[in-house]
Amino acid sequence: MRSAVHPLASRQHIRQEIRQRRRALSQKQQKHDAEELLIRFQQLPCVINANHIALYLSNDGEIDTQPLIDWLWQQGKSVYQPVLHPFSKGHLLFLHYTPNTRMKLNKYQIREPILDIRLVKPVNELDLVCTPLVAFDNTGQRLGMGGGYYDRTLNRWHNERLGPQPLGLAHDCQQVDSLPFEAWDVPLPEIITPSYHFTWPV
Ligand SMILES: Nc1nc2c(c(=O)[nH]1)N(C=O)[C@@H](CNc1ccc(C(=O)N[C@@H](CCC(=O)O)C(=O)O)cc1)CN2
Ligand SMILES: Nc1ncnc2c1ncn2[C@@H]1O[C@H](COP(=O)(O)OP(=O)(O)OP(=O)(O)O)[C@@H](O)[C@H]1O
Repeated sequence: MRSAVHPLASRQHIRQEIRQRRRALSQKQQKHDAEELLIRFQQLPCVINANHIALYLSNDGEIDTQPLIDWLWQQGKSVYQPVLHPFSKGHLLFLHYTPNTRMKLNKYQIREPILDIRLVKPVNELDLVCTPLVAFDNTGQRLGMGGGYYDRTLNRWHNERLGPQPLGLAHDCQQVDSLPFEAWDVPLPEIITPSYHFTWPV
């Protein structure tokens, strides 16, 4: 379902509306969406060809990424989790993540690995960055939670095509017709939802 968000609605308004829509999905719908997403994910060349993959833990009604993580582990691939940088505001670190990783809640109450610099993977050594989003439009523009974390992470890929490619993950109900965007926003080349694989030329 495409959204009926007003074309001139502010970023904050769209964020609130789509977050609310995402949180309102039933457990049954969430489970169905996660199963469909996994099937699509398993077939993507950008996933099959990657060995070092960043993936976040779902929060706030986001589509469940745990089945993707479990499958990547089964495939022998390495998974990395975003961790809020301890002093560089608005930046993320990516830490190697295994079933034994010790976790804590960050300031947004999202689970993240306890910081251990031995586990940090430089972003340019990742092959793929699975990217959370609140809303996306039919050109691949993305609106996130509002911290600019992924815009900063993907900045070099966007400007110089250096570093890992992003892959957006979302429920179908997070699609809107068009999003207002700012200079720093990084549009995504590829997004998967339970029922569609979107690609845009880069
Ligand atoms: N699952 C997941 N992990 C993620 C992200 C994400 O979008 N999803 N992020 C993607 O960037 C980063 C966290 N970004 C976030 C930015 C703002 C808020 C948030 O809830 N803000 C509050 C108010 C701010 C506050 O409490 O200080 C709000 O909007 O109500 C949460 C996460 C890193 N980890
Ligand atoms: N590459 C960048 N360099 C400096 N500041 C940036 C950059 N990207 C974003 N910002 C800043 O981050 C703030 C939040 O940006 P925005 O609202 O677009 O976040 P978002 O895309 O919704 O969140 P996220 O990327 O964390 O999911 C903005 O005030 C913006 O100035």
